[in-house]
Amino acid sequence: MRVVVPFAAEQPKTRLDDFFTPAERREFSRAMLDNVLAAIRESGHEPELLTTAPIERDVPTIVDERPLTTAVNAILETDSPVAIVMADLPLATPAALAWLFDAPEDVVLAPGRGGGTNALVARHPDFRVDYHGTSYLDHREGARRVGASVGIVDSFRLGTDIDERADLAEVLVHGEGAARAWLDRVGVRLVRSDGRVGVERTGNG
Ligand SMILES: Nc1nc2c(ncn2[C@@H]2O[C@H](COP(=O)(O)OP(=O)(O)OP(=O)(O)O)[C@@H](O)[C@H]2O)c(=O)[nH]1
Ligand SMILES: C[C@H](OP(=O)(O)O)C(=O)O
Repeated sequence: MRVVVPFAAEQPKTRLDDFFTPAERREFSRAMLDNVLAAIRESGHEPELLTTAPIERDVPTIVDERPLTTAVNAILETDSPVAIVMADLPLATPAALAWLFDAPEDVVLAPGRGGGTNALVARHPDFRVDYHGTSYLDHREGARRVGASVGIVDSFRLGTDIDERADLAEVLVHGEGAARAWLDRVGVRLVRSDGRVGVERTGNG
């Protein structure tokens, strides 16, 4: 099965712009991408990159400047099964991905917090994506509309996409590998308070 990883190469992670500089956002998004590529490889699949601009990674790469939905739908124009796994899932493990890849339904969705779709498998030739907003609900409905059976992968590790400052705490609590190491290197630390754990930057970053 093809496993395709969409990647915004140039202006990634704009919702983290109050915490990281543009150069840092590029570095951090690449570190998360490296976590995801490693987890896919360890799950026994060879990832492919679907990127808005060329980047130096040792994987088969498609460069497509079109918006996310258009670029992914071009990939889905096939009778063969395709998985789409987002690049901002640094907690993804081979086991969580195997759960997604091995589910038997025509369309398998791994929802993200906030209504998004963090990963999916499409085995039905007519299924198409429509990202942003509550794409999880839209994809569930879209799958049913084309007569596809739908499976849901209810996974904390695949459900945790890193979009906002508060999400960084999840990487520090649960993460290993490139993204965790990058946060440590720039001095991002957990702050414990009476409420939810948060993050702050120390001076050594
Ligand atoms: N190929 C491609 N990938 C994209 C595009 N936009 C986002 N992505 C990727 O899709 C996944 C989900 O991205 P989002 O969280 O919606 O967007 P983001 O650019 O990472 O972050 P924000 O700027 O904060 O929205 C990540 O893997 C992104 O790298 C795009 O236009 N083309
Ligand atoms: C791509 C988009 O990501 P989000 O904006 O939810 O992070 C979605 O999952 O529809």
